[in-house]
Amino acid sequence: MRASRSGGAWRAVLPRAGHCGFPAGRRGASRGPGRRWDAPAVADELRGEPDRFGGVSVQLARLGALDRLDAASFRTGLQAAIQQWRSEGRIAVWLHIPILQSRFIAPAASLGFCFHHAESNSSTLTLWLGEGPSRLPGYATHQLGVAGAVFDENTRKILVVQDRNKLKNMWKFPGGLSEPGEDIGDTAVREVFEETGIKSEFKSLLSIRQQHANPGAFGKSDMYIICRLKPYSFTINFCQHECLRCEWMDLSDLIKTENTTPITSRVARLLLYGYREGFDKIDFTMEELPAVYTGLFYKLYHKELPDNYRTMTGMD
Ligand SMILES: NC(=O)C1=CN([C@@H]2O[C@H](COP(=O)(O)OP(=O)(O)OC[C@H]3O[C@@H](n4cnc5c(N)ncnc54)[C@H](O)[C@@H]3O)[C@@H](O)[C@H]2O)C=CC1
Ligand SMILES: [Mg+2]
Repeated sequence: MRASRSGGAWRAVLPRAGHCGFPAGRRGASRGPGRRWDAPAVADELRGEPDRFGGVSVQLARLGALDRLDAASFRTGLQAAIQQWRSEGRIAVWLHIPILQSRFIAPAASLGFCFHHAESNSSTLTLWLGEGPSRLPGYATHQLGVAGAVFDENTRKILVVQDRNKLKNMWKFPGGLSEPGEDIGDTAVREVFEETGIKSEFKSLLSIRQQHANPGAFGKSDMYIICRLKPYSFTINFCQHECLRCEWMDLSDLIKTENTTPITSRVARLLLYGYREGFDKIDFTMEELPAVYTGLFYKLYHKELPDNYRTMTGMD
């Protein structure tokens, strides 16, 4: 979730002169070399932009004037800014610090800020100023792994791999971690191709596993989704770095073998059920729909809805 900004800088809605104990217009006059950084001047620079929840967001990357500021002056300025935000009734502060200005993290932490998250070039710290415990939303809680159950209906064979670098060599479906902004089906198709050389197309979503404290998820929970894919190439050319073995296996053999993971065995049985009784019994298919507020599109996954239910207007 991303804190959004309502238009206009905070400066525009503040009574300017005298409010922080400095004259209006000092910002423009004080830019450039030789500026004296007293606490009100730093606080003025830090005032940030309001968000629609009553918080304020400060992007240090936009404040080039702070480039040469030392950590101690930053701390006294931030302290003055916090007083100002409190007097304005702000409920929270979001402080975005570029990695090259990380010297400001410790002074911010000493004033009560905590890490909210960090990405490659920037960290975001928050300070709750409102009543009671913080109501700020946390950052990402899960990582997403996606596997492809590539099933060839003509031969009843399923594509399986054994991972390299695993303590036990068990058969499983090829798959891996989703990339930012990547659709679930695209992850499955990409990972299957990277690991096995097999080209395929997305058909449906079959299962979702949620596991907390997954050892490979950096302390986060793991969401592992298995998709049904249809192959359109069949010659295996597997990745030697990631896989030890790769083969097209009879679905019934995968169901019988003990040398597999419980989730693979369960999904193999689900596939056999779908193959025999109709894949509509097991498939969550995907449809793209427009989002109401943002103008974006999203993917919705669910069991097929009969046409008369799609178009019905009432309960009769
Ligand atoms: N139950 C099952 O059948 C299994 C499910 N999974 C799920 O699959 C997803 C992840 O799939 P993967 O194939 O592991 O991802 P992946 O295909 O994206 O591969 C991750 C790569 O990163 C490498 N790697 C991981 N940690 C590393 C480290 N600390 N240093 C250097 N290299 C490192 C691995 O060797 C591997 O090559 C997760 O959601 C996981 O829960 C993974 C294995 C078995
Ligand atoms: Mg993998």
